[in-house]
Amino acid sequence: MSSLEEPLGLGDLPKLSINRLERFSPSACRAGADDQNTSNYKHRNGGNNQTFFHSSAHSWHVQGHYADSSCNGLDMEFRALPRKVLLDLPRFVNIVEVGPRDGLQNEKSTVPTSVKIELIHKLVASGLSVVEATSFVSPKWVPQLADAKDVLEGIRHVPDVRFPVLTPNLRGFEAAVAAGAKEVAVFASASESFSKSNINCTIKESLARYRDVITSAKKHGIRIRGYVSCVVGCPVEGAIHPSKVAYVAKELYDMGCSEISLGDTIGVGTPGIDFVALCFQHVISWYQYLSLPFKTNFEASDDVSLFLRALQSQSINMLAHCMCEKGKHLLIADHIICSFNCWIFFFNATVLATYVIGTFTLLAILFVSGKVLAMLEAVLSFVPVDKLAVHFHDTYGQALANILVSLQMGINIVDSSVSGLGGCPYAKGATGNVATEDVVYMLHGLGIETNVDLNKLMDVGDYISNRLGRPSGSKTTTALHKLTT
Ligand SMILES: CC(C)(COP(=O)([O-])OP(=O)([O-])OC[C@H]1O[C@@H](n2cnc3c(N)ncnc32)[C@H](O)[C@@H]1OP(=O)([O-])[O-])[C@@H](O)C(=O)NCCC(=O)NCCSC(=O)C[C@@](C)(O)CC(=O)[O-]
Repeated sequence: MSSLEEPLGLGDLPKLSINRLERFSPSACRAGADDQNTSNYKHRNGGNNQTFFHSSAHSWHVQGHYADSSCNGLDMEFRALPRKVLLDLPRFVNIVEVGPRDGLQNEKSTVPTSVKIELIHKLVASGLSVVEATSFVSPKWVPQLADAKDVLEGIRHVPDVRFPVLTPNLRGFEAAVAAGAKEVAVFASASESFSKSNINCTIKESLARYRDVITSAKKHGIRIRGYVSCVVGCPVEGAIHPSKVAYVAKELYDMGCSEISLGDTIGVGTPGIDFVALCFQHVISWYQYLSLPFKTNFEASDDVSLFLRALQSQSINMLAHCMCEKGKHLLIADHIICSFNCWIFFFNATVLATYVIGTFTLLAILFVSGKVLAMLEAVLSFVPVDKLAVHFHDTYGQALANILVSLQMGINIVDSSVSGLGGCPYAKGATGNVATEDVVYMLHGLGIETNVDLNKLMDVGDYISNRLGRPSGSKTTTALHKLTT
């Protein structure tokens, strides 16, 4: 691994994970345990993979952990692995469950108030301590949440749980306070177009409205969460520049929001790559390439294969990090170049020029396209990391990867929705939030605590999915149900 990759720890993730997981896979460890006649692994596993998966452990990492004591000599290395590969992750992540609000707001048929209340009670019973309950918005705009007051009434006596509610203006705020809300959330956007379609005003106007709400909330001693929507992309405007997100986040934070949640409303974000680090990687490979003929003890096969490997690993990194349509032809060009005979490649100035120009074009595309890391870096210049939350929709299946890089950046508040329910009615094409079950599975797998009981949470997912008449949107639930039925 090049030292230039280390700050982000992204370059080596796939390689290391695959090698180590093979080495520490349950079967490998089980075989080791059997060889030594130790019953540790089997004992904890109960000799039953299904029980093991479903009730005792939630991921490969946890399985490896169970196998610690039976895999001689490897345990130390394995225990150090997550830190080594995944850098400093938080020990605890606070999950903000948004299912009852974000999850249900887009449902076409009316969900009975009693079901919403039951859903919230069940979510709390699974260990979630922050559940976004509803919205005090115009019922003309979001008819599904017209029963906001009744929902709050139904959860009024639940102790020690935060129930933020969305308020788009002073009117909504006053209604929420009258209904007993102790925490509210205001929601601005980094995209002008989305602001207009979602709350019918410009970003500037929305910030002025929220200033009034926040001033009033402070007087009442009410905690305020601030959302910024479209933090990487907008359904109308496309990629959103990180500086726009940073501006809105800063405004909300300076006004007095205690927490800023960054919403990838349409789920287009990818973790992104560090532009500078990638440039350095390329400069180094060009240097290696150009220095080949000047070496005195030139070992053709070794150096050529080293050079090809360097190029290939860059291509794989690029493929993994930028599968955007625009970049595809450049990636393909990269691969063709890699597979060329190195000597022909070396003397072919045209090919070299293509590679150089192609690389720069690709980097330019990457630089301007919306990426989560760049956006987080911009926001972190203005808002402290412990005041930030991330809110990913999973339209392109990128949410967990985005959450992981957010954790690596030091964020430890994650929004998610049970069963992957959700989507904003004013963000066309956007699917649900990342499923809370999948987030919990990943976090527990990384050894991060959440205080959430995954089994109970999956039952809640089943409850609401049954009521809505469709299967759960959680991959974890789907997989574990297949194992147990
Ligand atoms: C902001 C408005 C109200 C402006 O809507 P408007 O039409 O511009 O405002 P208006 O002042 O002309 O009001 C229209 C009607 O709504 C009433 N009204 C006005 N305010 C309220 C209120 N608070 N509660 C109840 N009623 C209200 C008002 O009294 C009037 O009633 P009428 O006189 O016609 O009978 C409207 O656009 C609205 O309610 N928008 C909410 C849209 C929404 O909830 N979107 C989804 C949430 S955002 C989201 O999901 C993204 C997020 C947070 O999850 C993060 C992410 O994923 O990115």
